[in-house]
Amino acid sequence: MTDEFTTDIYYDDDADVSTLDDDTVAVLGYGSQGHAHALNLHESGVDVVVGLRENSSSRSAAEADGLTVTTPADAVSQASYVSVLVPDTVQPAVYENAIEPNLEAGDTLQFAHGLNIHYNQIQPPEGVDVTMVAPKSPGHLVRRNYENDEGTPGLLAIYQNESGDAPERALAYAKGIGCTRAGVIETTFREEVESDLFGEQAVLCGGVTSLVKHGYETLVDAGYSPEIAYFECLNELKLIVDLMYEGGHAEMWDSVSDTAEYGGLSRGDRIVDETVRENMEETLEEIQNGEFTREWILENQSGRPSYTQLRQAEKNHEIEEVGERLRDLFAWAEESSENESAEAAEAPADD
Ligand SMILES: NC(=O)C1=CN([C@@H]2O[C@H](COP(=O)(O)OP(=O)(O)OC[C@H]3O[C@@H](n4cnc5c(N)ncnc54)[C@H](OP(=O)(O)O)[C@@H]3O)[C@@H](O)[C@H]2O)C=CC1
Ligand SMILES: CC[C@](O)(C(C)=O)C(=O)O
Ligand SMILES: [Mg+2]
Ligand SMILES: [Mg+2]
Repeated sequence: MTDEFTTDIYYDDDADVSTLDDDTVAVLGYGSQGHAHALNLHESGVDVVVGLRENSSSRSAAEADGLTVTTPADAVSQASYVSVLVPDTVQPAVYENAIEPNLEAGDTLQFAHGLNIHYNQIQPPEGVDVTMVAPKSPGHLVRRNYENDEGTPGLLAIYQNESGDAPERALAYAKGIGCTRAGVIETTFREEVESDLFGEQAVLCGGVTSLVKHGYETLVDAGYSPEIAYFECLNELKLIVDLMYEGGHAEMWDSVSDTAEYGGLSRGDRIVDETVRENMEETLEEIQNGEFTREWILENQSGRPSYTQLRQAEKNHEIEEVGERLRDLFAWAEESSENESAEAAEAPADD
């Protein structure tokens, strides 16, 4: 596949949305990714039909957004390009009941995450292209970025290229949702799945929330006020990460005080130490050998008992209640600063 491309990162100039002019794209699901892909594609000029269950709670939102909505089976039978954006855990059943019976040779099956293909929960037939365009972002930001004329970085992978045109068609899709504005990196289903699961478990979602909770609890248990602990360990994290996002660790170290820089450099590895690294390696191994995915499939088959308990414990953590109260104050602060900006805009200019 690499041979078919001349660059490793693709931008708008490498893609042409009109490649999909003769296609109808069925977007199955209208959740985090589904609503973003459907609306962005629609506004990029692609013919989109949204597939949702008859009793779906998302139906009214998709219809209110001006999109055509039908059942998943009907959407697939109308479409030549099928984007599977229902939750990973329901994809095998949706595939069996709505997609497979309505797929035709020459169609494209498109994913935003490769879990069910990589772990063999969905085995597509010969004759269809199987592609992945995976935004490296929560879906709501894929939509927000598109509306703001900005892009969202994404990954692109081809699992089956039966038509010979799968890369060009996937790039057209990536452009339609706004990913080539930022850059699309070519990868494989395996690399996307394993790195994505690792990232969300060890760093982005699991690792960060645990770090924040441990920091918060350490301060509060030592007698510091919950409000101070919240600001220090959660709220300010965004501001620090924004600097890292803009200019790497260097920009962050450059912006904080020398005291923070020396304290952070000398103490950081004591907090997140070799045992954390070993835990990360174990977590990665469970992903690579399929243990995590097996556990997740069984968890769903048995009605999600551990997931429900873990979700509840997370919701009940004191930091959530403290944060809710404090964010109301931020909303007040934001509102007043917006009023100040509006007043400033209305004021006559100094010249
Ligand atoms: N969340 C994210 O930001 C990211 C997600 N991905 C990937 O994108 C894919 C979609 O994830 P995500 O957007 O989080 O999904 P969501 O959980 O947000 O999807 C919810 C949507 O799926 C519909 N749905 C749920 N169950 C069914 C069903 N049995 N039959 C038909 N429709 C159903 C829901 O409709 P209803 O009202 O009927 O329940 C709703 O419209 C996954 O592969 C995920 O890994 C990739 C990158 C980031
Ligand atoms: C970080 C979580 C994610 O992988 C994402 C938004 O990219 C997901 O599965 O939601
Ligand atoms: Mg991800
Ligand atoms: Mg993910």
